[in-house]
Amino acid sequence: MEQEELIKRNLQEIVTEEELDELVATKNRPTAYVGYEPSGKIHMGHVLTVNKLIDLQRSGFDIIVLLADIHAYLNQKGSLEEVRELAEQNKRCFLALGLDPDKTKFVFGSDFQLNHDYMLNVLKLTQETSLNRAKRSMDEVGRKMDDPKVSQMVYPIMQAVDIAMLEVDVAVSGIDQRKIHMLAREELPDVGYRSPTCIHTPIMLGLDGVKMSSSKENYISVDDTEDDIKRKMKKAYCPAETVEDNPVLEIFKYHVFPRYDEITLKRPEKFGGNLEISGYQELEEQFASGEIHPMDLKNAATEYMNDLLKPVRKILTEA
Ligand SMILES: Nc1ncnc2c1ncn2[C@@H]1O[C@H](COP(=O)(O)OP(=O)(O)OP(=O)(O)O)[C@@H](O)[C@H]1O
Ligand SMILES: N[C@@H](Cc1ccc(O)cc1)C(=O)O
Repeated sequence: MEQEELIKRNLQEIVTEEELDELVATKNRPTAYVGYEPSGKIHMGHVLTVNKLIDLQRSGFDIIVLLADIHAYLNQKGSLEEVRELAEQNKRCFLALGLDPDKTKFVFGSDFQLNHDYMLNVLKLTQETSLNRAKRSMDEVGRKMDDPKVSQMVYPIMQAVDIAMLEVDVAVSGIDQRKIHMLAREELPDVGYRSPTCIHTPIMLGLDGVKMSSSKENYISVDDTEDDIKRKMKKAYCPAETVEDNPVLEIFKYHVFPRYDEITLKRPEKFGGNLEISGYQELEEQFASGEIHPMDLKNAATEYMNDLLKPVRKILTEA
């Protein structure tokens, strides 16, 4: 696959595409980053951004993964000790998913966010940012936002300062981080830093048809067993002939086809026999026309998810 196609596949938005094209054309090894609040479960929604980091790594980018322990703490996700322990486990998952350990820099937020220059930049940005804007930027990110804490207003400002202090060219995330990124793009130049280019992945649906989330029990986690996946997939929302908001089709789009050029959808002879499918578009068309039954789609999703997660589980149990 061509470099440009690899960089731009499976994205919801690039802000801006011209900036990205120029960066790739002019800079030898640009830097891209994703920050993650440490989480009890790394699920296939999180993996969308990991997949994008792998695409960028293969296209010559240097990659930073920020284990955002202080951010999780500020967002009411647990004590600093609890989130740090989760961050260590998450790092192992990210590596097991295929990031190159020699070319990926893992950084803990608490390693640099408490130093003098960093804090001064945070304070400078608090001067530039209205309370209203800080609050709005947290709409899709903050916990318990009906009663937000001051810490959750500092949160987006620190996320912007991360981009400056880590000297990131491209900030990658799910589209839910958009408002924080727009704040960073507009306000960093006011305190003497560059505007980052931003790459946003879509938000993946959970198996019930709404956003996949660790707090909703609607996810496939990277350490789920074969039986877990089989059980969860059986119950998945997958209406016949319906393409829109179909989480099982999304599994093929975002996780299976980026890794397999062609798949075999197994079916008993009496239901038409096996189907060879080369590419997501073909799968979608055949499902929409009724040629593929939801049960057969789910069985294939179970098989390919297991195949895909087998090496990840192996690494996680060996470590
Ligand atoms: N379903 C999803 N699809 C794509 N990206 C996601 C999804 N869920 C989370 N992300 C991305 O992963 C990062 C961490 O998000 P976040 O901590 O909100 O995960 P979460 O599973 O929704 O957690 P929780 O629901 O427990 O708060 C963000 O960059 C976000 O864009
Ligand atoms: N806001 C991100 C976490 C994050 C924190 C700091 C950053 O610099 C980047 C991302 C989330 O919702 O999980």
